[in-house]
Amino acid sequence: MKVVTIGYPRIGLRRELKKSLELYWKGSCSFEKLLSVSQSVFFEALRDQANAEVDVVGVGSHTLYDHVLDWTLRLGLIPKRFRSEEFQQKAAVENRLQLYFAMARGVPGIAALDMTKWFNTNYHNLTPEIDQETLSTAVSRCDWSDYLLLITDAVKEIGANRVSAEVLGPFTVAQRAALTDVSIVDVVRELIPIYKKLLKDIHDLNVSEVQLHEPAFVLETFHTDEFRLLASEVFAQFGSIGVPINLVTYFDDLGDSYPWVVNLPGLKAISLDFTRGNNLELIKKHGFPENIRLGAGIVDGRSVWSNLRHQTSLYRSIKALVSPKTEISIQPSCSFQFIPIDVTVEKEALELLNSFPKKNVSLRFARQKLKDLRAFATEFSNDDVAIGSTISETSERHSDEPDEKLLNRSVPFDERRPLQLPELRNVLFPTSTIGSFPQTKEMRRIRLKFRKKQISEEEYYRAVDDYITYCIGVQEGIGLDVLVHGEPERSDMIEYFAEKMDGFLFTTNGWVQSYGSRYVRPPIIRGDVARRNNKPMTVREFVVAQSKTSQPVKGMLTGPVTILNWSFPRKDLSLKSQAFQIGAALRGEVKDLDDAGCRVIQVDEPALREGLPLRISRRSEYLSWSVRAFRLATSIARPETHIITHFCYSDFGDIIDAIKAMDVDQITIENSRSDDAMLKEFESYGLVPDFAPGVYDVHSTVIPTVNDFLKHLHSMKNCKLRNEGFWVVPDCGLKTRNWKEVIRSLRNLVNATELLRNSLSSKM
Ligand code: MET
Ligand SMILES: [Zn+2]
Repeated sequence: MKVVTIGYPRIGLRRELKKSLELYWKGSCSFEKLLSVSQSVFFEALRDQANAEVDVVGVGSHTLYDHVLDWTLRLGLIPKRFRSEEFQQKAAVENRLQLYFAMARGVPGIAALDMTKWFNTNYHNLTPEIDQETLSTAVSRCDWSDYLLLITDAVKEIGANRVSAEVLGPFTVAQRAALTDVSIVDVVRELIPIYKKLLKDIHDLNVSEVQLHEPAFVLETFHTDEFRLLASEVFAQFGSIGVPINLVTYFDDLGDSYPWVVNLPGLKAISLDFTRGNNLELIKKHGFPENIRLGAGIVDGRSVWSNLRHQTSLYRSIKALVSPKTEISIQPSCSFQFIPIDVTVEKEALELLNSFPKKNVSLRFARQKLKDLRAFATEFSNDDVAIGSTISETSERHSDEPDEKLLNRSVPFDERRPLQLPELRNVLFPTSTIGSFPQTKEMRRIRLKFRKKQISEEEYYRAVDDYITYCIGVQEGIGLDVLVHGEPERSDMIEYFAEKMDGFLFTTNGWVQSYGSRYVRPPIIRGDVARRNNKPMTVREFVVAQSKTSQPVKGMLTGPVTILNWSFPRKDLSLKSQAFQIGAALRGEVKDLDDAGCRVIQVDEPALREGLPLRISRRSEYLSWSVRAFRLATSIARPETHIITHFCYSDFGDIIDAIKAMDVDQITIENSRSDDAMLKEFESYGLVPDFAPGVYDVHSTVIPTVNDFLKHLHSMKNCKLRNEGFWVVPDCGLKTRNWKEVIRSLRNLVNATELLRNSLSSKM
């Protein structure tokens, strides 16, 4: 049986690409050097797969920044501002790579393309921008010579019959794009001739097949008759070119469109994800065509865990459902770009893992998963039953649904709000910040030294406490109302908590690409989560901060859903149960903070929205347990304690009911970039709790003036929501800014607020 891959990490085992990219942008690495590093990363990935005896290797998603941007440029979809005179002058673009990086990162005065999350993963792609003019002239600008070179290199290295050319399909390009004056259908139609030329060029290279990646096909938007007709037309035309086409879908099942997608004309294979959604059920219900290959995505490309028994039984079920004549290939569920490359370098994690009772699951990164694929294919070819038959059942421990009683504050909002923060009762538009203050080099150095045991605990705490004291002093000096301790002890809002809880593993080199040259190293949940020895995680720092001031200081926690979504979850326990376990751990922390006299506790949930299932029909379940996990964490607070949640985005349309159901006392959101449109929106939602729409874009180096702030403040004043419920805060934490920027901006923020307060009181 054949093993086929559909994408591999493209950052290099030692983060080579990040390092050279950043040097190149700084001007300290030549164009040639960058390309040579990129080449070696490409070949390393290719060899990893070839050496693991992958029969047909997916080639083509290797990228210098983002594969969606690669295709945007190759298809000639260059937005007007990157073709303007002004751009030419400013950027002095001499080659395509410069244009490419300009689209990715912008140049002074010309904004980069927007970034969006790649479906429901933690990877971010650049958003193509398509309008009529860009679309109709794309054909004159398309150029995929770089791509053909990649494929040619791969052909030389492993032979044409082992190369499957990965191409991002037109439906997904259109779905990812920001469209003006054109529809998805217009875009696909206009791109047909361009894709046909591309397929023809690939055909000339004699590769084994083309993988048309169309993850968009799992979205409900495409499950319509209109798209059925369009797709039939498109694939009939593509099929006629002659290169075998493998239609690759992932991240969910095909839903209502399954019966027509698997019967599209012109296909040689269809790849389905069997680790998310329920394609198995769809095969059971509708069958699978005999004459095309089924690419069975049974090895989860987004998980660092492998469960042999589960994968085996999955394969057996598939095999039992399709005709004996149907060819099956063993595949990952999606690209391996979402997992790190090699677990064998993670000595510490593996040691820790081995010290726990063995389960049926093991830690596997991309290289290990390649081996799994091969092992499966070999075993399954010989005999359908061998693998897994000796492996025992997993001992799943399901965390119980929390008792409903644990999910409710003791007193409803209307009754508890008047009990909170009595010192601010007469303060209109109180001011505060979101948590972190500048992460100085010095503080980073101290954390690192402490980690390496080069300084004592006392020395470390002294440095942290000095920093906290400084932060409090600055905030008092500026005149903010509710203060924060500044988070100097945290290098990362997830890792900090994960390290203080049982149940997590950490890697030293487990990087995955978040976007461009930004990589993250998510913790791995390996067992039941609880606070280690039930010890407080944040109380010490709160107490220090509160001891320096008579003003209220916020307790600062990362929420359960965010900790879960920014980690690699377990596979042997539902996400819901893992969220409840983390929620229960945080509940202990909220209680301890509350007992330590903390009157304002902020529980950040910036990742709540991104965990939203792709399919609308699955969202309410996710939101329901997310809200319950959050309430489990927070509802233990006394009525006098002001509970805040923070989201650094401003897109609440489809989750507003869940947000309301979190039953918090205050919501802080990102707003400064959205022209106060949010206020209107929240007005229409009839928001009940206090509301803090961020007025300072913390990602910008621009220091807003008093007048800039006043504009936001006036919109708030004129908003129909309770005026006494408004707070004035930045969009997010200030850790990426420097002290000079922070002090100036916050001073202007406070001065503007005071001007508004004065104008209000003089009218009274
Ligand atoms: C991405 S949300 C970050 C919130 C956190 N409290 C901070 O201020 O950095
Ligand atoms: Zn934030």
